[in-house]
Amino acid sequence: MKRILLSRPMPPATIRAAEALFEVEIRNSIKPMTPAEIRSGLAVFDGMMLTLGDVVTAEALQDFGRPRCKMLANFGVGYNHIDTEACRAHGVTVSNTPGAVTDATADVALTLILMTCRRAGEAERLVRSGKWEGWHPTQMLGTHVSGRKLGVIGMGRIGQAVAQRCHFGFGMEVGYFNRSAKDLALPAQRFDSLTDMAGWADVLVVAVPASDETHHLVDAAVLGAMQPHGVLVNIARGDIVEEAALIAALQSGQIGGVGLDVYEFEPKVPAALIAQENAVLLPHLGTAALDIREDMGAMAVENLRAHFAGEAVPNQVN
Ligand SMILES: NC(=O)C1=CN([C@@H]2O[C@H](COP(=O)(O)OP(=O)(O)OC[C@H]3O[C@@H](n4cnc5c(N)ncnc54)[C@H](O)[C@@H]3O)[C@@H](O)[C@H]2O)C=CC1
Ligand SMILES: O=C(O)C(=O)CO
Repeated sequence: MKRILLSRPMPPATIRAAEALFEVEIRNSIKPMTPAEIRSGLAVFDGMMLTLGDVVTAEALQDFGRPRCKMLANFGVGYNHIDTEACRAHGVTVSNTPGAVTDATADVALTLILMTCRRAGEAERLVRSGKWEGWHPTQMLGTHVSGRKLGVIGMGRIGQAVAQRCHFGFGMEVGYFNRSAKDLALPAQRFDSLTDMAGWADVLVVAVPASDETHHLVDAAVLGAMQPHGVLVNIARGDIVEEAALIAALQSGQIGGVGLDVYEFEPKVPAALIAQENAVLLPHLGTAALDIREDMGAMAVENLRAHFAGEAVPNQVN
């Protein structure tokens, strides 16, 4: 039987599915694996189910020609924590869990759009503080969402699911910035320039994968192009947005607000961001629903099974 590590406690259904096929060890920690744990895992397991934060670098692999570990099944769609090229060079297959995460993450993007535009976080804090003085015509006026303009950065699975919700549900006009043109199920304007789209949109949603190319893609220039009521939402990865520039843009009133599910130095959230009333801050909740996590686990186990059965791995990424 192949020996598999699950890098975190997983939903019971995922554990059962893995245990039906493999000799399974479950790492009893909710923290990411350390570099030393990754190195020893590569040496002693045949495969590992990793997740975000479990960083696999070329350096971790350099001591091995071919490590014992031949398969890294990522629990999640984003695999920017794994050097997939280095894995390929060392004979390690990497897979992810696309699709299972799409709707849940798009739902959280909508939560952030609505909460940020309509100041729901700030309003909830007001009620809980006991200082609410009652309705009046100019109380806590936000940005009306219906009929506004949505700019999507990264029009892939999640970007399209966000666009569909916004267009068909809220009558929003859609623009997108993507490295290639997309054949879409809704009318949408493609922008070649991200700053042009930032100036056009009322709501800008980041849904592009993290990579060397997208690191700090949303920088001071993009934030500077946004309208003063413009809202930025990031459900992708924290380092796509230059957090220091974002804080400066919020502090100076350059943008209207921000809704974040992810952070540049996650799980660290800067005090300056927490101090901003117009920042809605969620703890990477995108896929946090049991059935979604079970679907992700089922995909990850199936990727492992296929690999060790000598079949094509359904969601191989390298
Ligand atoms: N907050 C959360 O819990 C979650 C976050 N995510 C993040 O969302 C990301 C997107 O997921 P999917 O939509 O499934 O990915 P996807 O691969 O379907 O879509 C990504 C899109 O970005 C485009 N793109 C890639 N690099 C680009 C670049 N340099 N410039 C412009 N466009 C570029 C691609 O052409 C594609 O259309 C994941 O990589 C992950 O980091 C995913 C799931 C949950
Ligand atoms: O799937 C991902 O990439 C996540 O961020 C968590 O589900």
